[in-house]
Amino acid sequence: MIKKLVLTGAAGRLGSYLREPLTQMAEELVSTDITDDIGALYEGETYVKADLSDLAAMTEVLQGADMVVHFGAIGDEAPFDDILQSNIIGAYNVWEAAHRNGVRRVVYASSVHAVGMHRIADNIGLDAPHRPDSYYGLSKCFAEDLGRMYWDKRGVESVHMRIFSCAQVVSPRSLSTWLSYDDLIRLVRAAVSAQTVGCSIVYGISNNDRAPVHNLGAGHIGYKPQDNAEQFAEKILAEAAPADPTDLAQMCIGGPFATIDLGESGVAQLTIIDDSKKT
Ligand SMILES: Cc1cn([C@H]2C[C@H](O)[C@@H](COP(=O)(O)OP(=O)(O)O[C@H]3O[C@H](CO)[C@@H](O)[C@H](O)[C@H]3O)O2)c(=O)[nH]c1=O
Repeated sequence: MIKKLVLTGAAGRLGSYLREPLTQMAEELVSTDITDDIGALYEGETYVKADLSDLAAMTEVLQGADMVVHFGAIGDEAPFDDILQSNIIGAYNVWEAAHRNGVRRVVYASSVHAVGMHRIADNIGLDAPHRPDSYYGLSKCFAEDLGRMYWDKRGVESVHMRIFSCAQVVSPRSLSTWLSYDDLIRLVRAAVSAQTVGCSIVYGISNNDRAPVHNLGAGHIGYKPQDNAEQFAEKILAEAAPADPTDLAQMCIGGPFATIDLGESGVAQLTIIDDSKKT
């Protein structure tokens, strides 16, 4: 059994589902988030409030840990400055803190939005290049590359779980992109317990008939999804508007993120400091 696991983003929508299963996998689970309190703790769990953008704080939280399951982040599109602090600098701090403490593996909540501009019809696998659909997706590309570099140069293992739609099935898109909560738990369990992972990518998606990607090449992770959104197809499709094959949001695996206007999401907020202009 693993001695100490750390879970970031433990108060979040997805992190909350993982707390109890992770206590079953380790002698000690340290849950962290930016919130003051996460309510009643499970047996074997402690809670530490810590800010991902604070490297010293993250280094302290990861002391003595075997692995970190990193779900703390802004989980949606946001202005670039916000994404930079939480998702980009935050990811750097987690990997750097892992390295400083000799942590063996980072299990990372990446996202479909790292490859969201790929077309559904291309049915991409794990070797497809990054093709982000938003600043949020771009931050996931950064963290995946960070993980690769820390594996190549520092021997920190990582599993990058590109999570699709981990929520109720409510639209034709989610018939293809659904990740059930139970399959999320199966995926994280597999990523933690796989023997040796190097730096691996795996799509976080249920066993959907209409899945737009495939996980060939991730067999070593041992993720075996059990749920299939097809059970909801009849009802969802009966109520759905006709498909529009010219709509990028329907053609791309990132769905509505494919049509996000970067200007609207805050590109102008990045301040570039030009040293040559300093007096
Ligand atoms: C910005 C920031 C956030 N957090 C915490 C606050 C939240 O409890 C938690 C994120 O949870 P939520 O906002 O509910 O997001 P959620 O839907 O669970 O998203 C998760 O799953 C997503 C994949 O679907 C991942 O892309 C996100 O990185 C991951 O956070 O992270 C921190 O601990 N530190 C931070 O700096």
